[in-house]
Amino acid sequence: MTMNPRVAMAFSAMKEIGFSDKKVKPVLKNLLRVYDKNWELIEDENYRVLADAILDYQEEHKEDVEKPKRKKKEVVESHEDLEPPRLKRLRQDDQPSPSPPLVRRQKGPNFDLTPKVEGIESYGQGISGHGAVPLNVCMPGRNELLLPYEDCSRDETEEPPAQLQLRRKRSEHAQPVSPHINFEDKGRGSLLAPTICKRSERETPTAPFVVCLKEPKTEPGIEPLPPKEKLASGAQTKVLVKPKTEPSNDGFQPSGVPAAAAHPPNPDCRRTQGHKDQNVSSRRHGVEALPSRDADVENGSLVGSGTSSKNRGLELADVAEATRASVELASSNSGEVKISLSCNYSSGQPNFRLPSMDEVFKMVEDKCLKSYKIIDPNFSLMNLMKEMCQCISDRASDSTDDNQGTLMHITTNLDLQNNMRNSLGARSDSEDSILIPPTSIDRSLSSHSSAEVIEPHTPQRLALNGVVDLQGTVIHPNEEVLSGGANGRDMVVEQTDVGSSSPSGFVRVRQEISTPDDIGSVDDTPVVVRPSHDVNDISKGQENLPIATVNEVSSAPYPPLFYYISKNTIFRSAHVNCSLSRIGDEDCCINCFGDCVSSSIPCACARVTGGDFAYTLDGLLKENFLEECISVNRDPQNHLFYCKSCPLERCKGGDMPDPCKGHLMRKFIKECWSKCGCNKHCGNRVVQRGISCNLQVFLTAEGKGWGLRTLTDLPRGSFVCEYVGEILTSKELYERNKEITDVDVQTSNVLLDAAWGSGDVVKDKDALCLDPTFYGNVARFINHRCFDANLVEIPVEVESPNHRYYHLAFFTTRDVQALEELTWDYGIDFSNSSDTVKGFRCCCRSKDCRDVKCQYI
Ligand SMILES: C[S@@+](CC[C@H](N)C(=O)[O-])C[C@H]1O[C@@H](n2cnc3c(N)ncnc32)[C@H](O)[C@@H]1O
Repeated sequence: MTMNPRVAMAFSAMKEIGFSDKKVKPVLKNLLRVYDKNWELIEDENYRVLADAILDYQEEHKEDVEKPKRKKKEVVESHEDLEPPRLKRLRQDDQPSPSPPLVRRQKGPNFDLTPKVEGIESYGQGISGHGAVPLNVCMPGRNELLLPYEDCSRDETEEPPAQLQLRRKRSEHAQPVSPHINFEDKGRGSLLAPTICKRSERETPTAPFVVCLKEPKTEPGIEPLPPKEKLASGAQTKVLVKPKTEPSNDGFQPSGVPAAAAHPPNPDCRRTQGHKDQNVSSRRHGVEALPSRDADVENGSLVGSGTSSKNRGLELADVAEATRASVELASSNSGEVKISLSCNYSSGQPNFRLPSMDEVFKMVEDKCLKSYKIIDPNFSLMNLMKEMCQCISDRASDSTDDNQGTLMHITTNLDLQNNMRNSLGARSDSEDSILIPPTSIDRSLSSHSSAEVIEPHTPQRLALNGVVDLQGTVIHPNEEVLSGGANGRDMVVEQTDVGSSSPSGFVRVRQEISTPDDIGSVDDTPVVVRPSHDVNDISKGQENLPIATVNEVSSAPYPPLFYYISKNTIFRSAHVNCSLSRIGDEDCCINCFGDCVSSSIPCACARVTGGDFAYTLDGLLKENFLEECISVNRDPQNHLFYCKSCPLERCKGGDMPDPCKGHLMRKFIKECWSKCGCNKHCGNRVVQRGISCNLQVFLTAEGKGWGLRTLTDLPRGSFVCEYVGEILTSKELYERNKEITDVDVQTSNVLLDAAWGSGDVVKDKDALCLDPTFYGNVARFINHRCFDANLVEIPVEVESPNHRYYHLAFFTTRDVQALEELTWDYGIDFSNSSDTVKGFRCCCRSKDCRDVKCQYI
């Protein structure tokens, strides 16, 4: 009997990540039963559910075997370590933990994939019963291999690398980013990205709110206490909080390295964090530690209370009697730091409902992005907390630091974010400064970065164009100031925290600094990191070919700074669904082989282009197809459609949105993709292969600023490049543009609306825009030309079959000679002042220049 192809595919997908058919079979069977043979659920996100279930299954069975052993061990430990059982598992160093992260998803109604970690429920109940919601973040200590959080909680040796990767990806999925991004980051970002264990949407809202990724861990054979001299020099006096009963001026813990912990007042909410060999003192920043209310210290419970706690592993102080929320900061002598937020909101809110972790994170992150104008779209609260942990860890172990105010520095960091208000052109308290969290730039810029830097998480780190390379080395150290763009805007990136007195961790970008002297006035001890462009390749290796920058016109050395990305990236909420399972057989050519274009019968993918391929065998656009695309652009009035309820108008707010102003009905190209049977060199895969012609960024002589040109002759219908940027919802873009109106941003946003006419009302999350302002590729240099531009933009569908998300690709409208500038028609209505992209005077010199024409009207 032949195997059901779906089963075979599931087996093969699992095999790729290291699961044998034998392991897969029972789990798959069970899943099919539970999901009522709904394959889509199982296949979704590359069989994530299945992989999860197998891991759970393995874990469950392993636990069965190990239960007696562990039980015994727990009895032994119970007198030494009153940590909730939930955490114990992580700390059984002699017992390899096969467990996936503590935070897991519930997959289905009957198929129990909830964490199989003993005690988690009771722990959660205990906490929520008192209205306290802890959120823990921890950092490995120095010299430890820093892995994404999920990996912190498990034994590396347990799973093959493929599974390790899978786990990392799974945690990334938990973030509101699309799978697309994960694809793009493959091999780079995904492995580097610090991973956040977030709860999935499916998690019950009342589940314990725990993101304990790795708690401070005492290795067996941990080093004895550091010598007193060592502690006295810096670390000792850097103790964040002294134990309540210690003399206030002794400056160090009886047996510990600097550490901090503060704790919510409710004794029932306290958890033991103790480890035999760890000593932690505690205090809540800005709040004096209160006298201990607990006498139960002898048994090793967590609350530091005088001498009785001296010999215990961890001491925590009671703080903030009246507060409803508090922050725990705890560090161990192995350099690990943990932050724990506990919110006590039982009082006053009888109907309190525990929000999901995702909700809270998103809310805070949104708030930060909005209020503080943090430009990093991947900004994450978790990473910020990791930064805090890192600060503590670094401060604690750097004996040359001033011991005062370690926490103050942390707080200052947070305060600094307030200064991010008005970034990107708005004003901050320090002239035109912008403060960017170091994660946006590069950890190597940050003073507290050390060997075990937190892994960067944003794609821009792969190439922060013109700032520093990944090692923090400046490529062109002689360049003092970077000036750029048609508006001559200058930017300098400087490190504000090199000395111990500076608040660490932020990189200041100053705008419109004209002389290096100005730089010194920003702070007392800035170290200026001279930004620079890699003139030989603005893409810094991200494109197939290097793209050089030349200036033969003036002394303005380089284009404005931006993060070079070669593929689109999702800003935040844009709904881009690229999962394989959503591509039906009718949307791909599953039975094709080799090169579709050279086949006599057009494949299923050609359906979108009217039953014929858009490309010739030479990889050029076919004449008639190209002609149609050009005519749509040149005669827009005849190709407009109007949507019923336009998301563009809706996003402006108000009860009565304006009627739709019309969208252009463009012709689409559909390229073959992963689910197609053809090979990678298939002629119907042009745009996805990336740039294949030699391009150069140059300063135009006509006052248009920087432009793009070709270095070789290009025949008509050649693919030049994709328009790459951040994908935002139109609402997000609207908000963004509203906030940065006073910045002379020079890029053109694009509305991906070509398919809006085909459906009903376009949902907000589906109304996608592309903004290359901060993250973009070389296409952001393509200047506008009215009417007869030599490029035309064409929507190209690759991985998403629903026309909502597509790539915008530039093709030549005619033969273009080497060194000719490449231009496209932005479609600006120069007669409508609000439509001009930031209001530039057109210098396109076309005989049909619309701007010139309307000046004569
Ligand atoms: C997408 S950017 C193109 C790159 C830009 N020239 C630069 O230096 O970064 C669009 C901006 O370029 C300038 N620009 C583009 N086309 C132009 C034109 N035909 N005439 C004048 N300025 C133009 C305008 O400042 C516009 O806001």
